[in-house]
Amino acid sequence: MYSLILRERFGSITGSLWNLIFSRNMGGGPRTFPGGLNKWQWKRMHEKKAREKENKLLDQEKQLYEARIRTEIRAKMWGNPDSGEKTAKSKQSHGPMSSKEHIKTLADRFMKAGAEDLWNENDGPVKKSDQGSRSGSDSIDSTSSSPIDVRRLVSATCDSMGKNRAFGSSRRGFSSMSRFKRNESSCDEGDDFDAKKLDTLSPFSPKFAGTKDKVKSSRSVVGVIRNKGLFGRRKFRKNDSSTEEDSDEEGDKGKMIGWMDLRKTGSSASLGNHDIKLTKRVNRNVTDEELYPLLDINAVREDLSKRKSVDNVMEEKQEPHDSIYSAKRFDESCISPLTLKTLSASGIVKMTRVQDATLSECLDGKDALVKAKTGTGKSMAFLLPAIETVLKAMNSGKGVNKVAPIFALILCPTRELASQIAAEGKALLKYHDGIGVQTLIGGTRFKLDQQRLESEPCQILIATPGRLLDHIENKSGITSRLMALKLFIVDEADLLLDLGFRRDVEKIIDCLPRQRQSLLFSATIPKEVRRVSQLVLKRDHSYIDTIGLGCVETHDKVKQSCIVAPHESHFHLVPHLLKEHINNTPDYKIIVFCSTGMVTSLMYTLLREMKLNVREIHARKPQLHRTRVSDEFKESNRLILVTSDVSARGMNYPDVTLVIQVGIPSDREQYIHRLGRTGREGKGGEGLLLIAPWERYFLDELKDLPLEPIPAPDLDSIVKHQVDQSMAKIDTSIKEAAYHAWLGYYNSVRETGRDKTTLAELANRFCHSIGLEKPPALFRRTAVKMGLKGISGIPIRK
Ligand SMILES: Nc1ncnc2c1ncn2[C@@H]1O[C@H](COP(=O)(O)OP(=O)(O)OP(=O)(O)O)[C@@H](O)[C@H]1O
Repeated sequence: MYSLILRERFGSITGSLWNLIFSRNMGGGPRTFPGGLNKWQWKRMHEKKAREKENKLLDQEKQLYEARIRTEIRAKMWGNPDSGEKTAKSKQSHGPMSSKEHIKTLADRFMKAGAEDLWNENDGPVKKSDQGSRSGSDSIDSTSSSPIDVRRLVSATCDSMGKNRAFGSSRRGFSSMSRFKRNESSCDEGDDFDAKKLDTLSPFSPKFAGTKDKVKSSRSVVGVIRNKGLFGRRKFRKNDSSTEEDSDEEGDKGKMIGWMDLRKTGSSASLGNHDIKLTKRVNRNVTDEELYPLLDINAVREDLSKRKSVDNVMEEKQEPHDSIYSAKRFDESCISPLTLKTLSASGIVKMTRVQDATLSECLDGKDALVKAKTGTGKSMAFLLPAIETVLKAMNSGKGVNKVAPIFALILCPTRELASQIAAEGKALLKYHDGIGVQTLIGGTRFKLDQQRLESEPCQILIATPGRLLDHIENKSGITSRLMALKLFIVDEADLLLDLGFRRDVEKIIDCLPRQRQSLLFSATIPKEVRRVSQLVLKRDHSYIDTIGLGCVETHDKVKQSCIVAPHESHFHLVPHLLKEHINNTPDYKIIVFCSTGMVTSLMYTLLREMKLNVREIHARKPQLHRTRVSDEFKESNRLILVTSDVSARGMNYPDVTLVIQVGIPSDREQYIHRLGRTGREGKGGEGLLLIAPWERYFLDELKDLPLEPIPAPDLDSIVKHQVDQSMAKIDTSIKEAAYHAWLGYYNSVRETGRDKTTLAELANRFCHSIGLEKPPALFRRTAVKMGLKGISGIPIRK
């Protein structure tokens, strides 16, 4: 009661503070703890911390124990190092070593292929700034002709290790100064370079500066060897004959006996600020001879460059020039481990060329216009940066106060493509909890869209322009969610920036924040689109063309042919060509593109009447049907899909064996995209363009493509008869609709539309070819709009 009254009076006291004060007074202990944690979360947090501390202590204990064991082993091998005693054997075989020898050994070791893993960040052949210091060792090498007795080196080092074994247990606590001193002393037994002299040098004295490189080198030698000693498992023994051969050639090299065994222990060392890499040890599976032949540095370098060129050749062998894949793997990029997990679980390891070319640029937040061939993985190339953008935005915590922000927006031209990209996005997000992808596409109920957007997570939105604009204009709340947008992607950019879509896209852009990254992707980017791309992209955007200037935009593995045949024969030729392909390809999967939806419908009905296994997709079909057929066609083969241009772009139907285009496409770009439904992911395929003689002019637009003209096949009389019979069965209304659509399409094509009389003639021939006795009449308004009023052969409805 008391607490209730006070609560009313001091409403400004925050809930957690209130609970803290009053629950304590009431004897239950605080209900909330710093950070808004409850009692159990607080307890679990402390338990976790305690466990971590315990593990850390155990780790330290383990390291101490290992160090002790190693010291004991060394003591057994080399006598009592503390007293400076060595076994008689070691004294015989391991004499002192000169500084030059030290450096040569070191240089030899470090110049070997694969030795990069031994270099510290501050040294190694990769960094230009360090060239100087290494050239120092080179010059020493060139003057030094005396062979190196590595056993002596080992002996000296192991001896000094013994002296310094006390350091083993407390290495981590040492400053660089103490490390320096430790290494000096580790060199002090029988070394010409005379580490004793170094004892008197301070790293800050002028004398030291001159000897710094040598000291570094000396230190590194010590580091390598000591680690070998420390982590060694086998005792020294006589080496194999191949090493002895080396020793014949180089005199003292024969004394390397025993050294080879050390390699197994996996050491690490550096020429940099640290004498020993304490954290990283590398076990490499190479042979003894390969590892320590003590060649001179130039020889080693030559060998290295030879190996590199061999590697390159191998790589090129793996990825031929026409391969869509690059040699780069996803785990070499900085995409999130959870995404990597999904990719590797799906067997996706290597990037495609477009992914390799764009990923780092896109992840850097730069705007880009990207052109890459069809079926080469552009969707993944933009989905991966979209996911990274979302992760970054969510981690930065920006926009958390806003209403469920949308961080990435992807625009694409068709509903099927939007659904396909969403499915791929969802698959990539399999292990990312709390990140959602949603679509806004036509053909679904507006209210349902709205409910879904509000109830389910949606950081990545994939939309077709029309439906997104509906939501923006009807104030469904999407505009405020888009204010947090970080990344805007336009797939099939050339189509969306073309006149048909551009106004919608412009309106959408007006609702997006200016501070954003934008990416445009397509397989075709004509010059005009490059110009208008400024509508979306920043001035300093990159243009990434993975096809290359003057290179063919279609795939070499896709055979392209063209048949020019009288227009009236097309409905006979298509079934004939299909049957021919089906006979030759048992696992066929064919797409037939027609110029309009209603012509598509007529072609589908005809093929169905002929008992072919066929489906249809076009804009006049309900969305549910479109989705179902699209999914079915994705998953099956031995199926024919008759479709309009709704399937021309982006649709990824795997293993399509043949694409037939009946009549000219709207432009060259559309021809490439339609053809691109086959030969995906670097596979083979076939494309056939079937045109009428008066459509030949279009071939000029394709003259740079490997399109082979082939003669029209002789029509099979049985097929001809079947077609005639089937056509006769088709409802007149379907044929009339096809005629009107055909007329509308060719009227809109500049080349055929400007001569209306010829167009009317051609339309009449088409009309007869589909079994209509006379052309159906047009509405007056339609005829006026199309400029066909008063043209002979175009009947108008009274
Ligand atoms: N790195 C990869 N390794 C293996 N397969 C990949 C890789 N990247 C993408 N794919 C697969 O390649 C296929 C084609 O990809 P996608 O549909 O993105 O091509 P696209 O370039 O967008 O084609 P279009 O130009 O027709 O839109 C998909 O099945 C996709 O899963």
